[in-house]
Amino acid sequence: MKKSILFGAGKIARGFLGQLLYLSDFEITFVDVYEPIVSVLNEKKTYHVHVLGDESLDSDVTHIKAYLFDEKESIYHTFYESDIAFVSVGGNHLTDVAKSLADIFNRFGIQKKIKNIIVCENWRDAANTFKTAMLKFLNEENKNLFEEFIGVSEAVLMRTATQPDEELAKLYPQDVWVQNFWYLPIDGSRIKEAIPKIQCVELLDEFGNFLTQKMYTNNTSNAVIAYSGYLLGYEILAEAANSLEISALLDDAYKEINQILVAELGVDEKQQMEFSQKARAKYCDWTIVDKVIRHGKDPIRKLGPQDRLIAPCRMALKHGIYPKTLIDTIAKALYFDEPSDAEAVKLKMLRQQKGVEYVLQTVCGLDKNERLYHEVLKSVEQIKEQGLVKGHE
Ligand SMILES: NC(=O)C1=CN([C@@H]2O[C@H](COP(=O)(O)OP(=O)(O)OC[C@H]3O[C@@H](n4cnc5c(N)ncnc54)[C@H](O)[C@@H]3O)[C@@H](O)[C@H]2O)C=CC1
Ligand SMILES: O=P(O)(O)OC[C@H]1O[C@](O)(CO)[C@@H](O)[C@@H]1O
Repeated sequence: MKKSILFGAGKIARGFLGQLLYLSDFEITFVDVYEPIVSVLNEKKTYHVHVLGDESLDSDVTHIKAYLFDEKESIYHTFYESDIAFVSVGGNHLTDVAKSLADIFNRFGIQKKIKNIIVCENWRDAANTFKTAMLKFLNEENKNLFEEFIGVSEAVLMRTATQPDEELAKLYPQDVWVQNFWYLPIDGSRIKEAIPKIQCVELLDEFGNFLTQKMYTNNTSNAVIAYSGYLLGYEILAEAANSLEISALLDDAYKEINQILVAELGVDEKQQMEFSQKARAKYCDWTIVDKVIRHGKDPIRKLGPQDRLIAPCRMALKHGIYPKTLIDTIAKALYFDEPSDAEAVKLKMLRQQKGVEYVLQTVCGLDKNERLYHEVLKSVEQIKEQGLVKGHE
């Protein structure tokens, strides 16, 4: 059997990467910082991937084990026994993983053997972010060895792995419920030598801006549904996406997104339109039962300057496009105050204690003198007048 190591044992790591690797005859070692998932995977030695809408495609993933990140020596040996490595921890944790892995390399050394690490995040420039952080934490000798022997590439993730309801999560904490979607494109130009064959993986040499296009199409429109859906009181994402109010918003949002990406990335207009239609179909798909709050969670990351809202709005204004729906979505995201999400609670505290202006400057990285800053403030006033944020202020 071939071997793989996955940094992160979350929904995408288990529910997408893990399933593809299992089906391609790999042993899988997960590395995580969350003790309960590491324990349950080691205890059960298997988990079930439930494919929503077609259980004939489910898998019982076996040949697995898991380590906590402080089991450094075991992780080091597993890394060098593995034919491929993946990272999927959330883009805002990439630097932590890089630091922990660099510590391991600084202690045990980088071997003169080619290895590839595939970064799997909704994070703009994910591979570069991870590689830059690795180089920052490695000692001088290892920096050169890392550059020469370790490839860092990125993938575009278009399968959803849902948040199960509390009862299921308690009964089967190791299992994952996923969208029936089977394609994992990876930037081939960043791979050193070659990677082993994995089902549904395609190495694209002309990867270009694919991750940016995906983020600012799928995740941007996903934010429109999530943040409007939250304030309108929807619980399930497909319910929100198919509602009359949000359907109308999506008509406008996709127009804005398509114009922005054609202007900024130079992508083909027809290809972009079809790409955005697929994104919309996915979020409207009733078989994917997933919570609005999961899609809205982590609003501080999602309101960041490079993420799904601020960056495309800045691009729009630069190209003379007025992205009304996306600007309104920024305003709505500021009021995502879901109590079960620690980041949403933190955002609310910041907003209440320091004000919206402060959040726009520090979380969104907006300058007081730029137009977007003022347009968002106007939109905040409008959504207040519409009564949308009542109970969330
Ligand atoms: N769930 C989904 O439908 C999709 C998720 N994505 C992206 O995939 C990435 C992973 O998302 P999910 O699997 O949903 O998240 P998740 O929250 O289910 O899993 C993340 C895992 O990373 C672990 N982790 C955090 N910091 C770590 C560290 N320093 N070292 C090791 N492990 C660490 C967490 O303990 C957790 O188990 C994110 O970037 C997300 O945006 C992309 C497409 C779809
Ligand atoms: O937490 P994030 O970055 O929104 O990532 C998860 C989302 O990515 C998506 O795949 C968007 O394409 C959603 O289906 C999913 O909820």
